Amino acid sequence: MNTDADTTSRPAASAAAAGAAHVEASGVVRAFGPVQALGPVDLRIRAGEFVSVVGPSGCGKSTLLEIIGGLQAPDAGTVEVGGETLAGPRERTAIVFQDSACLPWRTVLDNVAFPLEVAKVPRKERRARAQELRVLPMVGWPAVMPAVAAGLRLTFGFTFLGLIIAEMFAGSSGLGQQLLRNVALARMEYIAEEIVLIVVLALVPFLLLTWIERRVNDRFGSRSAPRGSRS
Ligand SMILES: Nc1ncnc2c1ncn2[C@@H]1O[C@H](COP(=O)(O)OP(=O)(O)OP(=O)(O)O)[C@@H](O)[C@H]1O
Repeated sequence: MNTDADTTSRPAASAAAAGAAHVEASGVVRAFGPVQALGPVDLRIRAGEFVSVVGPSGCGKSTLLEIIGGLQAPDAGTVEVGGETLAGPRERTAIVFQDSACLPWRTVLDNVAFPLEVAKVPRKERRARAQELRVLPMVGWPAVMPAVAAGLRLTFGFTFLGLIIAEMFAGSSGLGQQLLRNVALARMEYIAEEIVLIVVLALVPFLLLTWIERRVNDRFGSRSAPRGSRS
């Protein structure tokens, strides 16, 4: 897979674009029995980039996400994040799964600040940092409200200052798309250039296209290809 194709740089990311790769996958392969789920994949993502991985159902998007997130190991190849070879989950990597992972009894603000709570950051500081993100107007609302919960998972990882991987359905609602756009904007304005945001989509909703700096559009694997073969 050549990731240099289909690249559109945004001004806010141009400084980071000159930097070294923050995420580097080399020859990554994953198979489940006879099913080659992924690869071989080579992928370089610089700090500050917003990369979308697009492909049909079953092409290996989730597998790639979990390998970069350290949740599963590749059968072959290596992944480096921040210059270190990945050997498992990292503290500074946030994964936003397709299914909602918010705590509905908490407010939006307390959900967004939750990763900082896990990291034992004092309450006052974590609320201040979460508030700074300004990604949702309804920070004081309870997350149990469906319209809030729909977008909250997108912001959930944004108090991690590292690598963020978000997995979304193609048919995400207008609200979901709008929130992702806002989140992307907040990221551009606020978050350190170390941040890498990878969004995994089955399709790219039209609204998102202007916010994708680089689109990696490929078929990674195939259901019945021999183990280790290139698709
Ligand atoms: N734990 C597993 N055991 C067996 N096969 C698996 C496992 N995980 C994934 N696969 C298979 O590997 C292939 C890639 O799966 P993956 O979930 O990465 O695809 P995807 O592109 O994320 O699909 P979707 O868009 O439908 O979520 C599929 O054929 C899937 O059935």
